[in-house]
Amino acid sequence: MDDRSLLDSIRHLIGEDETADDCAAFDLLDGRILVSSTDMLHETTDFPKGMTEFEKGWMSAAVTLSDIASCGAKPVQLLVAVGLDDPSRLVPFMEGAVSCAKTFGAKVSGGDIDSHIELTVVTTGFGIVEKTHYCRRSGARAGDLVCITGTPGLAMAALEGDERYRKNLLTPIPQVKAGQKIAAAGASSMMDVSDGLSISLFDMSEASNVGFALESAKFNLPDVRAGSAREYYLYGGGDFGLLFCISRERLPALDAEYTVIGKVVGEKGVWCDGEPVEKRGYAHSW
Ligand SMILES: Nc1ncnc2c1ncn2[C@@H]1O[C@H](COP(=O)(O)OP(=O)(O)OP(=O)(O)O)[C@@H](O)[C@H]1O
Ligand SMILES: Cc1ncc(C[n+]2csc(CCOP(=O)(O)O)c2C)c(N)n1
Ligand SMILES: [Mg+2]
Ligand SMILES: [Mg+2]
Ligand SMILES: [Mg+2]
Repeated sequence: MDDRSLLDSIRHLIGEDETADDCAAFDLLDGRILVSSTDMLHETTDFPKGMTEFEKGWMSAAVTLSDIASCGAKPVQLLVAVGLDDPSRLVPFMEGAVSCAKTFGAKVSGGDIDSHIELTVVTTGFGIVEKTHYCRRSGARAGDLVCITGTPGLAMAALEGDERYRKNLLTPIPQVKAGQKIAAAGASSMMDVSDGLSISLFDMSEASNVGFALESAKFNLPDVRAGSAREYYLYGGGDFGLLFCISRERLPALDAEYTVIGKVVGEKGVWCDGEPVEKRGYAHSW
């Protein structure tokens, strides 16, 4: 059992629509949408060994800012709740969280403190987006191009010991500016690839009721250990790039760095060079 199948057991309580996106949405009825997202990270499952407290704080803010960015929204506010095994960890941890929030235009405005057996963090964030620019995982249409920002797989390479990409793993950069530009250019759908490219494509396929035909010749494969590039690219998590679909006509208006990796097709599923892609990625399991 993993977190995705467990989520399936509560979708009827929360709503199919609500649980099919990176953020929840609240219509402010003035032409804007308030988006919100929350993420929980734990010492043992989410923070690789050797991270500084500052890096843990940065990562905790970054994962939530990334979900806000994936809706095309401007992040405004973060709340950071911290369960601590050792109270002396709080100041450097919060310095990292505040630094990340500030870098991307948000303010840490509250949180909570508790004692706990392992460092446990819940970061909740809010962002604002014009209704006309608001992007969701649904909305991709057959014929659209499939694109990504950044180079998927670098965080996983670092997790496997490649020191060159340590920063990609430990201090991820949420694609806040790119998200707003992609949304303003009229992308049909968008999400972040926190859990890996393949599993994110499957999530988007479900939400949009379409499929994806990728072309490996178009992949901007990472420079990693021989034989691992494709594995990391498709299945590695923790990169926080944006996956988006956009019509061919709208793409020239997009002033951002991206790679076109394939196109949207009518049948649900994910294929690469005509072969089915495995549905797997970073997951929590029991
Ligand atoms: N316990 C829960 N109760 C209600 N909704 C939930 C719960 N867990 C997840 N969801 C919702 O399900 C959707 C998918 O969650 P998921 O955590 O996979 O997305 P994410 O935050 O984009 O990914 P990541 O955890 O990698 O940051 C989101 O809309 C989320 O709010
Ligand atoms: C052991 C380990 N493996 C991978 C990563 C990279 N990483 C950081 S957050 C995240 C996904 C979102 O988390 P969640 O799905 O729990 O919200 C991933 C894949 C890491 N930091 N540590
Ligand atoms: Mg997400
Ligand atoms: Mg999240
Ligand atoms: Mg999750």
